[in-house]
Amino acid sequence: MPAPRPSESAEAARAAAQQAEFNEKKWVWVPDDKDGYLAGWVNKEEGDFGEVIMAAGGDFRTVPLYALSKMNPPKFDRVEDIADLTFLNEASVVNNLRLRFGSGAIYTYSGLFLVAINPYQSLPLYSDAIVQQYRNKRRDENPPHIFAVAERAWVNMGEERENQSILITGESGAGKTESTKKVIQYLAAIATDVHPSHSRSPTIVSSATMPNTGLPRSDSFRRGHTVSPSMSSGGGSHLTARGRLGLLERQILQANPILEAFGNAQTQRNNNSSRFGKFVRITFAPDGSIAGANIDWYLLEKSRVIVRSEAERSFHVFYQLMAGGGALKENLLLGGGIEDYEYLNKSRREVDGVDDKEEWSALKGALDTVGLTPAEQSDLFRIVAAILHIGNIAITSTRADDAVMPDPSQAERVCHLLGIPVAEFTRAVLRPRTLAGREWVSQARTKQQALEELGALCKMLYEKSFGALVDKINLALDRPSSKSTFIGVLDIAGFEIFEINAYEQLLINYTNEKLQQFFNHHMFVLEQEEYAREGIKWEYVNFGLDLQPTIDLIEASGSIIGILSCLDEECIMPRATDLTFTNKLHGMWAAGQENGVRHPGCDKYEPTRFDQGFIIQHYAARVEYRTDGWLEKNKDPLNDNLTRVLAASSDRYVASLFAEYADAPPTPAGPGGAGNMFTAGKKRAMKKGAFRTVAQRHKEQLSSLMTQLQATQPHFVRCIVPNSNKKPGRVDIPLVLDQLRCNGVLEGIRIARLGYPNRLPFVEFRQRYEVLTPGIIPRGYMDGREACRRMVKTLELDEAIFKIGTSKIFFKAGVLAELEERRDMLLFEIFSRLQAVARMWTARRQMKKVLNRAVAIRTIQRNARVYGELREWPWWQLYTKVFVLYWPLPATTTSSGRKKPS
Ligand SMILES: Nc1ncnc2c1ncn2[C@@H]1O[C@H](COP(=O)(O)OP(=O)(O)OP(=O)(O)O)[C@@H](O)[C@H]1O
Repeated sequence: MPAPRPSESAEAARAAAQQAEFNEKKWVWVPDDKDGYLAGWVNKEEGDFGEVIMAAGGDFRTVPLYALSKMNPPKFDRVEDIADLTFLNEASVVNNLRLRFGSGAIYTYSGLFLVAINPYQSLPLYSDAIVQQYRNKRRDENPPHIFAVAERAWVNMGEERENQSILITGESGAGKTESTKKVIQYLAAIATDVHPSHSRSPTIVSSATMPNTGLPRSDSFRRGHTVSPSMSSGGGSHLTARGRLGLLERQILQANPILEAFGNAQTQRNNNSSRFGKFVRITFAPDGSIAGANIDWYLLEKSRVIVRSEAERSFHVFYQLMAGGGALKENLLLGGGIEDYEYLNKSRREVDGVDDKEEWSALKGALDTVGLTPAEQSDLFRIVAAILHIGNIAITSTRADDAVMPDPSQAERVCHLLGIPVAEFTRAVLRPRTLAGREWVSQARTKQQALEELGALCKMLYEKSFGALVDKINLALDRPSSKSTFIGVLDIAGFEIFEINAYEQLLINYTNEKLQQFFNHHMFVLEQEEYAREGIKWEYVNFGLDLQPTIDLIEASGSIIGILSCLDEECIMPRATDLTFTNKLHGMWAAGQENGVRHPGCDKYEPTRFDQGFIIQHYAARVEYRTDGWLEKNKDPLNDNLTRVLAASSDRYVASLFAEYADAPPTPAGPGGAGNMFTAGKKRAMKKGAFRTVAQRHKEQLSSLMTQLQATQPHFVRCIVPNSNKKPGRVDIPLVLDQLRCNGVLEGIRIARLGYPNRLPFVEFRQRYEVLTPGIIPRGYMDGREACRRMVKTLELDEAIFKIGTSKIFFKAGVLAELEERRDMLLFEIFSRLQAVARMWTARRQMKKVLNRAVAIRTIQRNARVYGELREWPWWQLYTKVFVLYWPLPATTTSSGRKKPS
């Protein structure tokens, strides 16, 4: 049975009691290694130290005063927007999130951010009814929610005819993909509401062929987890909403299961982890209906195809094909099971509670819905099968250490699937031909080199096929129109700090540094606009530029180069190694000078002491990178003998994947290895699109993303993992704090503190704080601005901590808390006095009553006594008999009453 809800007055009384208790002590948050922060109050202060009594347990701790964080009064508990806290410190932020999460509120605003904590359980937050609750409502009319962010974006798009973006970041398992799906669910639902019978693109598949699997999909993946959000009211609602969705909306939603099958994998942190970043743009026609969609993708973790940790799986599609492929498997020559394939049998094969066969049918259904023809689908699976077969190619060494393929049948299978001649393929792998000077020579590969070549081939095949798949989805969903506007949802991995940070981490952290800078700039612009609107004069740090030195350190190119350009240069240098690259970096930045010019990022760079690597000071933290294998990773090499063979494939699809290599001239044998494109010389490597390094490609993609984002009005969502065990209801505070630091929430708060984060309209300020300045504002009308001016003067506030605008008064962080405290103390005094008077009055009344009663009792007693004495006296008896004939007997007598006649 649910606990009875305390009445509002009881709650108010409790709040008042808490407040009273709070006012009595100087409450603070004390840092604690295990729990992050613990509550306590300062008992006494001595010099720079304070003696704190801990609230839990009552023990004493001596803590430096600077380490203590002021606690917000209890009335700020569970505030919906962290920016409303008057003490904006880490401890208060995390405490507020913890309290809210404890009461089931997983969403909280933090200024411009929406913070979403993964509940790891199904909550009834996403039903149709909730969609309706957020429709056409302002942010402050409902509790914080991802739907409110989507609604805001939708409204802004409609009102201002401006493109919108929703940037969702967080670490693996934090809930980015779920949040992305919720945004798309909301947009699809409201766009359908705008046009209930709307269904564009009737071309592809009729709705009768819709698969039975629900939106947005992966029921069994969620079942495999501790939770299954889509199976709760949220999922159920999708099903009800689905009935009303148009075909295009369904296709957009069904693109997701396809991307998940090819781009997601089971990892130790997440059973359905996206191994790529994506930017999904949903375009809307001027009438509000969905006009199309487009997906851009970033940084696919293609190495997972060949290797991963033992506890993880490769991309889902491999297992789904093996489990559900049926007759298709035969066509693809896939006999046996997962255990027969080298690329699958070395690590985990199943995910708890996930039925790969069911997922296969869901995938097939989604491919049909999106409109991929059977031939196109078969192309995709052929690449998947070819990769599995390549993994099974055995390579051995001769005595001379030359690589050989003892069993050609495996290579034959691969070549059959890829449409290439076996002899050419084998030669390209084992003895590629390269140009040495003017002569063609065949260079034998070692076993290791040949295996690496095959691995690189698989990675490239998978990545290219993934790209082609996304292109096909885009083709099916894209309906470009000059009049349409879009809402883009960016789902990308957040800042990463591992024990060993490699090239991949540098790229993702660089991306996050750029996104954070974008946020900072946006916030700066917004603040600037608000201050300008309010006519406030101020000197403000442009925190939009704060992170530029770190970004320059990584991405600069031109006369002053950054780490990535330096890496590109090293990639084409003969005899360059990871060590020479690292030393070059140290030479350039550790000394602080580069060609006599001080690099803007010098202060952000440090060489590591012991390992081969360097340290970068990111906004989130100092991160140490190890540079092992960076040159290879950046070159992402595949020998041009192989690429040319693939480009000439008789299979149209395979040939199209490698079309850019078709006319690539052969490369000379260089010191870097036979046929490696990056030995071909700087000029050519930079010129041809196909020869771009990973760094170049990523910089280009990122710059295009940033250009798109800059042309939108952004909204920010930060997802948080509450604990490492995927347990519902548990919050590991140090873990959450780390993420708040990394995902920019605390950075956002730091920036907010530089400005005037708390602001109140004049009327509100006067209503709330006039009590502190009695008699200052005369009765009758007074201009709000003038009233505020008088009030702040009387309150003796320093000019530096407030600014008066044209309609609002702005305060630095913490000022309102002090005013609140003063107000509370005053109200406490006033109410204490009022209480005292009221108590005196009731006590006096009570006393008077008691006294009256005492007098009455004495009177009754006296009468009784007199009656007792007279009762038997004959004259009295006569008197009473006669007296009543003339005069009624008095009921009582007074103390001065009759006496017994003598
Ligand atoms: N709002 C939510 N309600 C219920 N469960 C959720 C919610 N958000 C996330 N989850 C659970 O957490 C799991 C991980 O979430 P999700 O896949 O969205 O994380 P992610 O941040 O995208 O991770 P990755 O970067 O690894 O892809 C989901 O499969 C789901 O079980």
